[in-house]
Amino acid sequence: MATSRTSWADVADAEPAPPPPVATTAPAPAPAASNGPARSSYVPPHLRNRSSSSAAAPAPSSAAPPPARSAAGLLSRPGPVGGGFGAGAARPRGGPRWDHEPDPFAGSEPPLRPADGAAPFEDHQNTGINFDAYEDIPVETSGREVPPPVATFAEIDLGAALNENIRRCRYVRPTPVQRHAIPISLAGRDLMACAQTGSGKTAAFCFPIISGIMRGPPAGRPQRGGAMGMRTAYPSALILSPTRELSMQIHEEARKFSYQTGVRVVVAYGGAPITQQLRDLERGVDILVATPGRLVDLLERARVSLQSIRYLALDEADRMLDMGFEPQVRRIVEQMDMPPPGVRQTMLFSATFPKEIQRMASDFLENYIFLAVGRVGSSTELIVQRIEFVQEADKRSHLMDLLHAQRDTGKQTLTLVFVETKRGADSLESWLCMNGFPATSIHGDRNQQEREYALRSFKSGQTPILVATDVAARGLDIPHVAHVVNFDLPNDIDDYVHRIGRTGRAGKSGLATAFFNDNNSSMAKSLAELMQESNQEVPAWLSRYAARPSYGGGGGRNRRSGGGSRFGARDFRNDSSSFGKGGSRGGGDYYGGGSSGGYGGSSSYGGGGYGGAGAPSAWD
Ligand SMILES: Nc1ncnc2c1ncn2[C@@H]1O[C@H](COP(=O)(O)OP(=O)(O)OP(=O)(O)O)[C@@H](O)[C@H]1O
Repeated sequence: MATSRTSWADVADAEPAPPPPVATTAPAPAPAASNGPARSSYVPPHLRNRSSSSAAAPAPSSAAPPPARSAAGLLSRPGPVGGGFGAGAARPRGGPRWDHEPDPFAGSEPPLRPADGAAPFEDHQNTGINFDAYEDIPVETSGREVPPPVATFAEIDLGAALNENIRRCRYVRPTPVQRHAIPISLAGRDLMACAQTGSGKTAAFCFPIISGIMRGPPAGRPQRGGAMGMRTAYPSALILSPTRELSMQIHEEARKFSYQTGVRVVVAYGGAPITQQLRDLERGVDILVATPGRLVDLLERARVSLQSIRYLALDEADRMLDMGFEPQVRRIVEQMDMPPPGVRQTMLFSATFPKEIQRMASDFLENYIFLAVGRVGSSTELIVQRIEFVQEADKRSHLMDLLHAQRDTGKQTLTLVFVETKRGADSLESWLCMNGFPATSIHGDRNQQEREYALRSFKSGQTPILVATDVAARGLDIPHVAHVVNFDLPNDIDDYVHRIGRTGRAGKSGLATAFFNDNNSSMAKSLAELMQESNQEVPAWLSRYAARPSYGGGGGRNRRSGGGSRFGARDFRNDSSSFGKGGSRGGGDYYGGGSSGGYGGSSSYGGGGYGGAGAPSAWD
């Protein structure tokens, strides 16, 4: 094992642990007026960290000084920023609101509870990946006047409070996508960014948003409140994500990053009672993290207005613009009261960006920069991929063999098993439990409480096997997932990329095993190409499958893999021929190609018309 090699996460781990955050040592007292929703308590970010008579508030320790907001000229700002309510609602009050802010760093990582008899968990994933190898990662940017990347966080002026939180997160230096994306976003440019799973995209869009809200000019403040006297929240930033669990995760991350900055983050997602979310919104919101369905509900009830939005981020942007979500997302972005492209700043992030989705996404952007870190849609080399030929009838016993082998190592690790259907998930979960392997499951037929419980139980190691449908394929950052098993392969290579990306995150290594048989033959070519791209050993039998002309992919739900050199894909604006081949939308010289910029206005795409079956019904 090459112990001298490090990853960005390893570097972070090597740093001395930061002193405990303030609220851990000095728990904040409950706010004096805490009975009932604190309607009058919304304080805009620029006023929240004013020093005031801090008698009631514990003084921040020297390890966590109050943010130097005045240095950024924030105290001189004339009015409220972004979030809050319409006229007639609470007037801003001075005072250090963050004194009452629960510490998002406290106890956020549940301790892993090894199953009875198992050896304590070992972070075997952390095998030392060469951080310097990332220096060589291919990076492509296109667009006009691309701001240069940075090498360190110190080079970027994110503000003292945010820098302190970066330190608390133990991020020592920016990951490659952060190095490029943060300066681009701080320069106010729209961005379409594609970078590998687990490479730190969340921070890449959160940091500029938080920093911008902290120091930006006040957003226009609406003059009227919501309908029928209801209070309407006016967030400055909207982060949309496709699943409830991912929205919750982004919310948790964003709360850490914005701790004691005065920037307030609220989450809204389906399946959970709306009343609590309404109460949270009533307290004021600068950054709203939401799933599309619940957001539409809130917009229809006039409890949220998008007219003050200055930043729009779509995480898993290709999924958000895929057939399942596109109509809802278009409604939110184009048909409500959100400022248009050019007025708001828009950031789209994913690990995969099929060209037809890039084309649709360009409707949401103005003069944007395209950033690809690694090859578009490729998988990280940190994940060892194995493809095994297993007949349907043998899958369970084969899985059992893998799990026994894993158990024999005596190491406690987490295994994520992807299956095709919700019923399949339930049935495999029961079978595993009956055979002595504590397992739980997550899928769209489980209620939200069950889903959250399953995730907690998995993360804690109580049930170290999670059987999941694609609802868990994207974005979830679960520490210690050492093995992803594609018990049923997906029909779309991009879904495979996201699924296996639940392991091998933040510079750590991971293992992904897939069971392949004749039913998956349409995936053969794209799988072989992907493995080659990621420097994996491609089994000879898979290459033979891939070589058969009829197994070249491109049909049905595997549409994304059609059309030639997908893994070398780039900014679609630079590829005039990309829509003449593959994909069922075919034809059409929509974009004239050539250099970046200059693409023509709105798409004529009507939505929902391609790709056939497979709408992500289990999604939120
Ligand atoms: N600069 C950094 N240094 C160390 N760790 C980091 C840094 N930035 C992010 N991380 C960690 O890397 C992990 C992966 O980050 P994140 O979840 O944002 O990845 P992602 O690119 O969004 O992945 P996915 O494509 O699966 O959604 C997280 O645990 C995060 O805390």
